[in-house]
Amino acid sequence: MAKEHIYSSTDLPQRTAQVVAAKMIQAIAARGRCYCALSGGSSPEPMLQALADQTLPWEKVVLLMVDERLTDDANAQNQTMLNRFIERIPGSKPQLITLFENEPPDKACIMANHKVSDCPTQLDIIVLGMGMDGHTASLFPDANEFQTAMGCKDRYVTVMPTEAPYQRLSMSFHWIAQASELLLYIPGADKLHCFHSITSSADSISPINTLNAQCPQLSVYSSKD
Ligand SMILES: O=C1O[C@H](COP(=O)(O)O)[C@@H](O)[C@H](O)[C@H]1O
Repeated sequence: MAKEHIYSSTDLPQRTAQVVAAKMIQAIAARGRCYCALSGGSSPEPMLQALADQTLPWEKVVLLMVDERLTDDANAQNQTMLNRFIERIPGSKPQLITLFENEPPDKACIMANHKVSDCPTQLDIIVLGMGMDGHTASLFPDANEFQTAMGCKDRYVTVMPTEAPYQRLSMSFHWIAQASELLLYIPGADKLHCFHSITSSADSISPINTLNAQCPQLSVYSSKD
């Protein structure tokens, strides 16, 4: 069962950024490098602004993407927000392994798996988000590829949600579940309530329930206001 860290909405981004930075410093001290995967969507932006202000040897950080939307619309791509975050970091920059390619999804997925083939199986930190439909990463229970995405050993998989827009590339559940630290960053009472209602319904196929049940390293960062 995930440990919950609940702050005021004003404090949450800064508190979470401090935790992520501390874990990055720990990983760099232990292995000389930190591999951290970040989610997209709109929720992480304030936390990433606070993270950009943290003093650390950013050149030793490799950033991966939890997922990407395969669309030409740069405003909808998750890499746009992550590039904005990197631009805000003063001085040396982390490396970002992007996923978007102007290629059909299957080919983009092969390329994505190739790009991360040198990354460790156990990433140091993954910051996950959650949609109000209960998806995390781009693991959408309504997608045809859902069972494959939850069960296969590939690092990235293709997913086409039926309700949400855009063809996606997503980290597979298998790769996510092996990370040393998993932070579920879900600001606001609505998302916290959604998390609680999913995790209290034992028969839900939501990936949030699978994470909560199978990943003792999962912690939730949220706010009630
Ligand atoms: O589509 C996505 O949704 C989730 C949640 O996004 P948010 O806008 O509600 O924060 C996100 O975690 C995921 O990376 C993204 O592709």
